[in-house]
Amino acid sequence: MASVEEEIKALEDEIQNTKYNKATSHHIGRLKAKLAKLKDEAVMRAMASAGGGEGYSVKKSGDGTVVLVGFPSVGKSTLLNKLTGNTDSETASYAFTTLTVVPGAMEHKGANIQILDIPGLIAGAAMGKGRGKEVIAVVRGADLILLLGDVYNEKHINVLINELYDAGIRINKKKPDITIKKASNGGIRFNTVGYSGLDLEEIRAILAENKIVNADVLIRGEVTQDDFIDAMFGNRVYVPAFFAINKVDLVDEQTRRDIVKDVTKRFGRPPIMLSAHSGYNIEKLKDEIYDQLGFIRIYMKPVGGKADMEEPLIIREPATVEDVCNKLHREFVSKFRYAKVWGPSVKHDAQRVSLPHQLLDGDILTIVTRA
Ligand SMILES: Nc1nc2c(ncn2[C@@H]2O[C@H](COP(=O)(O)OP(=O)(O)OP(=O)(O)O)[C@@H](O)[C@H]2O)c(=O)[nH]1
Ligand SMILES: [K+]
Ligand SMILES: [Mg+2]
Repeated sequence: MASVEEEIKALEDEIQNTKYNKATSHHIGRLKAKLAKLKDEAVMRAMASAGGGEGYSVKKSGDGTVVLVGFPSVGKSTLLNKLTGNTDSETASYAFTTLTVVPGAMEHKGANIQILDIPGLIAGAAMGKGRGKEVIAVVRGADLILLLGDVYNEKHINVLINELYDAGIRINKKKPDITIKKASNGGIRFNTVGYSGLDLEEIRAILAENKIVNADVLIRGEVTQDDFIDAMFGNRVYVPAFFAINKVDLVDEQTRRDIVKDVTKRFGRPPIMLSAHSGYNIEKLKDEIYDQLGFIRIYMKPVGGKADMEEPLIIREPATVEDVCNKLHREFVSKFRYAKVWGPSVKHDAQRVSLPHQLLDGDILTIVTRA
């Protein structure tokens, strides 16, 4: 019998060699679903296997969490120490110096940002290679991924991205709007809002691979077969990510320019060129982390008092009045009566709003609770 690896390879080859058209689309859908299932099971096995675990359950803290993902020895720990100034993560020239998650805290523009330094990620990590199991678990829980390379391995960044992909982590992608509700009979009922890009045949073939024969499917907007397969598994996470290249102090100006050009061409956006040693572009990196986390500032105004324009509450977009309440105090939601808002998210000043109201950067907010 063929090993799982051989089966995976055979399916990948068949998908590659089948021309995609209307007649083959449901066949390809089925193959892709089968492949995804095999890979998913392999990843699950690797993640469930014994070993590791110690030091990996880091509690999230602060206004947002960013994780440093990169090959061994690109300078993740050196960078953590530089960004936070008060953390001492061990650094050395050999690979796998860092064996656990090392958290640090960075203050920037009033936000308290948690930074997680983790072991290096290598090819095969999704299947548990290296410290893959632990690394993947931490990355899945982060709000933002900083993909860190150095001037010597910039060409291999796609290895990192592929490993994250295999581990169910979708970077820089909005979660597709797909609902699959299993039913006990009635076959597959398929509804769309707008053009979905998939037909009933494809959906049936994909669901059948996962033994789903009765379900209500609703798709809003255009999606791909891969999106649909992701929705079927339901365990994917969607996390924003950006690139930085470290150790630029080691190469000349021309090499730096070539790297920027190459990364931009391959991933559609330029990397931040860094030197964790010299501090070059560290402030720029802090700004980028702040922007990527999508923080907004909310100025709290006590009932009958003046708004605090000095120290805003920092929260990630999109944020509702309820999110702010939860951040302030557990009881604010249960005792909530109404809120008043002045600023960009309302039509007129002192507008009354309720918990689901979505706030915008610069809003002034008063929360009125029951005694
Ligand atoms: N020249 C230069 N060397 C750097 C820079 N940043 C880190 N290094 C060196 O690169 C080596 C690896 O740094 P670490 O911070 O241990 O790298 P890491 O990514 O945490 O490594 P692992 O934990 O083993 O995955 C050390 O010798 C650092 O001194 C930099 O900006 N320039
Ligand atoms: K190292
Ligand atoms: Mg390290």
